[in-house]
Amino acid sequence: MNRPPVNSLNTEHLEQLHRALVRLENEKCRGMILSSSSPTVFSAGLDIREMYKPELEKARKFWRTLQDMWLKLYSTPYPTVAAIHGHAPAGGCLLALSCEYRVIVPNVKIGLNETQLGIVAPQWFQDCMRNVIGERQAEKALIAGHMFNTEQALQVGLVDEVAADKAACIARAEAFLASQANLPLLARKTVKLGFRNSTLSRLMTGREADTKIFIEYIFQPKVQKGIELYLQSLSKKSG
Ligand SMILES: CCCCC/C=C\CCC/C=C/CC(=O)SCCNC(=O)CCNC(=O)[C@H](O)C(C)(C)COP(=O)(O)OP(=O)(O)OC[C@H]1O[C@@H](n2cnc3c(N)ncnc32)[C@H](O)[C@@H]1OP(=O)(O)O
Repeated sequence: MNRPPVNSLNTEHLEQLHRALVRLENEKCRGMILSSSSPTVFSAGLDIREMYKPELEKARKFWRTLQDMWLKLYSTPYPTVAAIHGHAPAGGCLLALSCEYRVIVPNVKIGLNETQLGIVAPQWFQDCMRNVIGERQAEKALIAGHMFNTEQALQVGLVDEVAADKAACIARAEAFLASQANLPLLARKTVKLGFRNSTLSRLMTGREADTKIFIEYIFQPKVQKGIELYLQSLSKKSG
């Protein structure tokens, strides 16, 4: 990902990610490392500006593009690793959770923090967390909007490994891909999809309902007010 300053996910960036995933699949890619050009941020999650006073059709397109990108990422036939050498809140955490393996560096925060922002992580975000860390830990983390530090993320199983820095993180991600290289492709892909199928189907069969929930939620005046205040707090921080 290379969308400075924080790889926030707007419609255009989501389309780029989706196109890249389609191309990798068409080219029979043998593995992907999802990484960031930023030295300190993996991805800041959804671009909050896409949810602030949007036009209805633009907001619908944004959400559908996110769904398209995620459905592709979660179901890739090739192995995927997230090299998390920077913070990964909310949608950034979703990207990492959607890969098959996660390597993180020290001093990083990762989690589905939506509750803390006064918004709600959609069901499929929650499913991804549950599938990685289990029901009990996911429920606790989601209710609190907890951001895990590196040590906590390793302890709870949100990530698989800690590496010292970006170079080591990429090296460990490559080692994971190498460990998968000799597995028969069809068997590997079939098992992966078997595990992920119910999560994928839940969104695929309820896409329109999911979009409606998003639209109705973000167009509420009190949610818009919350987004406005959050945007102000973010830009004050950097100002
Ligand atoms: C009943 C059922 C209801 C269902 C509801 C359905 C849907 C609701 C939607 C729910 C889904 C939400 C998922 C999300 O992903 S929401 C996004 C959450 N993301 C965050 O909270 C992250 C916010 N950012 C940060 O914490 C930090 O920026 C950082 C990532 C830790 C990086 O810190 P730092 O390096 O210090 O950078 P700055 O903070 O100074 O930021 C630089 C610059 O970037 C702007 N920015 C940061 N994050 C975002 C963002 N997510 N979107 C847009 N812009 C962002 C920030 O404002 C600065 O901009 P300026 O330099 O112009 O001030």
